[in-house]
Amino acid sequence: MNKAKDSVRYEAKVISQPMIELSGVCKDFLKPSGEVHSVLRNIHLAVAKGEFVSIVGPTGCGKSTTLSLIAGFEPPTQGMVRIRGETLQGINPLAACVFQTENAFPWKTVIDNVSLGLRLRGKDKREAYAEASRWIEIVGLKGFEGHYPHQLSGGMRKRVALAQTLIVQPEILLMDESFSALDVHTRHLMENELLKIWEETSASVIFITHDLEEAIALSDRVIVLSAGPAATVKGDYKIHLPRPRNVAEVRFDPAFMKLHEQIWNDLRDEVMISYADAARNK
Ligand SMILES: Nc1ncnc2c1ncn2[C@@H]1O[C@H](COP(=O)(O)OP(=O)(O)OP(=O)(O)O)[C@@H](O)[C@H]1O
Repeated sequence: MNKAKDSVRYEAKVISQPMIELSGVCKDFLKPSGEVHSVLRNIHLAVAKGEFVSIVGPTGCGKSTTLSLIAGFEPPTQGMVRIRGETLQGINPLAACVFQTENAFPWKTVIDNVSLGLRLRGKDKREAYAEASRWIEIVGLKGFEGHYPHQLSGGMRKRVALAQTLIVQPEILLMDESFSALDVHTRHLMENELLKIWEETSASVIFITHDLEEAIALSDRVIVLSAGPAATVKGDYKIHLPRPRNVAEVRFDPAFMKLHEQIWNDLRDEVMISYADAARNK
């Protein structure tokens, strides 16, 4: 383990103001009937610079809505989203998102897709291509620069999406079920790749997943949201597993299993509530 790096991260987390802060956040949507649908209630969450936080919770509880609020796609109905201490208004300029769906444009080659973010920021083609080549190599796609997305496997397209997002060096990385469509081996490869890249940056990551094991293996903290409507933070667990981690191997660590049992106890109750609600509303 790189002790020096870990202690720098730790200091940064303790001393600095939160990178992301949700205070008293509520989010309502209007149903087509005109009724108010309360999705999130009184969410308090602070994420430090460089921290990796996963959010788990029953289906439909408001995980993606939380991510949308941090991305600035939606304003909160009540409460405040602050980014580095500033109230967020409109799109969050420090954030980049990787969704479950494909990010790449099908008519563009890998290098054109990966360099696009820099081109849109005004970098000339030569410079953008040079930087894109570096990121393509980092995500293990050297040699595929001229391929189109349809010529790649699902895992390779995910790598393109990561390179596309990371090339703009976002300070906040928002990931919504980013690896859930991948087979388990490719998924572990991508998760390890993500951790390796993240450890080289100081990005704060919010990772949404249905998979508690994935959440524990990757994160510094796992947040459990309660069943909706009006979901709130039910649990906030620190994951003190050593880094660097191998996501496939860390699952056999007894500390991992203990954490899994503890968090699952919390999460299971919410999943049961959500099943019961779904059955009642059938
Ligand atoms: N733009 C919107 N307008 C109306 N209702 C919405 C909107 N976005 C989300 N919702 C509702 O908010 C609730 C929470 O949705 P959200 O997608 O945030 O949950 P989730 O926890 O990410 O779900 P899943 O685990 O199934 O991906 C759902 O009932 C959904 O229908």
